[in-house]
Amino acid sequence: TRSSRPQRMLAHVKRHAARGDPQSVIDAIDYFCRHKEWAMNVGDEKGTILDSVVCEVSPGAVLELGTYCGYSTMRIARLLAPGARLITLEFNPANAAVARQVIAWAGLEHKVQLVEGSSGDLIPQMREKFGIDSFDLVFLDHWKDWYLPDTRLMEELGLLHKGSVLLADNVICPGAPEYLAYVRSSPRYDSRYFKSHLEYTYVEDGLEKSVFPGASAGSRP
Ligand SMILES: O=c1[nH]cnc2c(O)cc(-c3ccc(F)cc3)c(Cl)c12
Ligand SMILES: [Mg+2]
Repeated sequence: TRSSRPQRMLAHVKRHAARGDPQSVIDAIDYFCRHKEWAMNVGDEKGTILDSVVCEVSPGAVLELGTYCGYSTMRIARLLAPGARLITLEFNPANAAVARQVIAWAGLEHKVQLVEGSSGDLIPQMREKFGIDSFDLVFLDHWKDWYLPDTRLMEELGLLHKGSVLLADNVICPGAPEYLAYVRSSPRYDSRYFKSHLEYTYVEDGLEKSVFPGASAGSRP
């Protein structure tokens, strides 16, 4: 049967990127998506904003919701300090299979744990299965309708601490209106919009960065 777009992207990476060189893998994917076949990686423009937030937070524990082909996984992992950990959740097994090979090609597999399954099922298992107490940074990039329920779940499970940062992709395109309304109105978050463009296009999109000031915020003094 005909190869999939992620498989063609992986073949392009293996032909054009150097093993063990994450930047060359990132550049190869951006080239493929800009000049051959569009794909829904966060891309270079929003990716630069992602990089700056990762560097600012310098997280010890990161959760990525939505791996796809591993592009943003690599952007985050390449900036992590030794010993810092990134757990990335992907519910599509075919995409997960491609992402594992992309991450391995970049030589970043020792910093990344890719888990297949749905975020709603896996988030409650973070403590028992992965020994994670809380996340310093969460990158939401899976499906717009799951941003809010997954955020509520992380709050209820105590997986966010004072200062934890949520960074959400696609808050304009395709759009996550309920999530935006929540993080922008809740006294529990300090939220800011980073205007950008949908990956590899001139369509507006952006990232929403929301800092969790602590569970006590928003409750009566
Ligand atoms: O589903 C998505 N998950 C995570 N990121 C995504 C993204 O960055 C872009 C898009 C998208 C936007 C416009 C379009 F015409 C087709 C696709 C989607 Cl649909 C997702
Ligand atoms: Mg996205």
